[in-house]
Amino acid sequence: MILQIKNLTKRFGGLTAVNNVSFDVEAKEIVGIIGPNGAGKTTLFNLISGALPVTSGSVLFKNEDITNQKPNRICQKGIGRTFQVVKPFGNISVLENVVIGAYNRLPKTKEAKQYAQYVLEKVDLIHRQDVMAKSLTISDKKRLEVAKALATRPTLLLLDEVMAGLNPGEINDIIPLIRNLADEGITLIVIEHIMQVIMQLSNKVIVIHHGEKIAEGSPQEVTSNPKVIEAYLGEEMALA
Ligand SMILES: Nc1ncnc2c1ncn2[C@@H]1O[C@H](COP(=O)(O)OP(=O)(O)OP(=O)(O)O)[C@@H](O)[C@H]1O
Repeated sequence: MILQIKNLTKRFGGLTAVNNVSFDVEAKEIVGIIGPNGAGKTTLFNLISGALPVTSGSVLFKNEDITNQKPNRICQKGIGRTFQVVKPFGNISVLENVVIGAYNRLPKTKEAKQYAQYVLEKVDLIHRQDVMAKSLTISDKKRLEVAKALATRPTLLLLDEVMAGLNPGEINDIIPLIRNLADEGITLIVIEHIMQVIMQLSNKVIVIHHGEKIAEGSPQEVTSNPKVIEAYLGEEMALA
């Protein structure tokens, strides 16, 4: 077990954004997290990565309690994350953006740069290494976001909607990239709205609704669960 989430709760004043959520993640699995807008998915990532303090409950990473540790400590222990709204440093190059992530473990510039280039090759962005990050397409900005997180050398990577805003062709290009990461031994937790992506990638899916976990199981199990259809899939279909 690489990650254990135990009775995690986060309140913002009167709003309970994450409500008593528990689940386990096995090493090397790809766990999908789905749920309607505002369900609490990103807040869950913020609690795991230390970006927000928890109200109650705990987060265990490799059997160590990391609840409420500082984000940089948690990152150094091996949890990387991307952000839903991509925020590269626009006025520096793609490579420099990734080097910043690599400094997390490699304080020497030469080594950090080498590692950043290795990561850029992996996400198929090496040919853009010298351009300003702000001039990348949306799709390449998403790849950069993944590269920045990968440069910190995570064993567990939290991906927050890396496919949002991409067209079907771009999505098909990025899916193998994510699968490769898993094949290399990185455990992944993926928040995604696009069901086709979740169905293709995940071993296990967790469904969050109003801050609570309402279902957990294989993609087939959750998509045929009446509670999930009512809370989420029905709504998605209604929107389609
Ligand atoms: N820092 C904050 N302060 C106050 N309320 C917050 C904060 N962050 C999130 N919330 C609220 O917590 C709830 C859960 O938000 P969260 O962003 O986790 O949902 P989500 O499932 O990631 O949604 P989406 O799919 O739209 O990204 C929402 O009602 C949101 O407004």
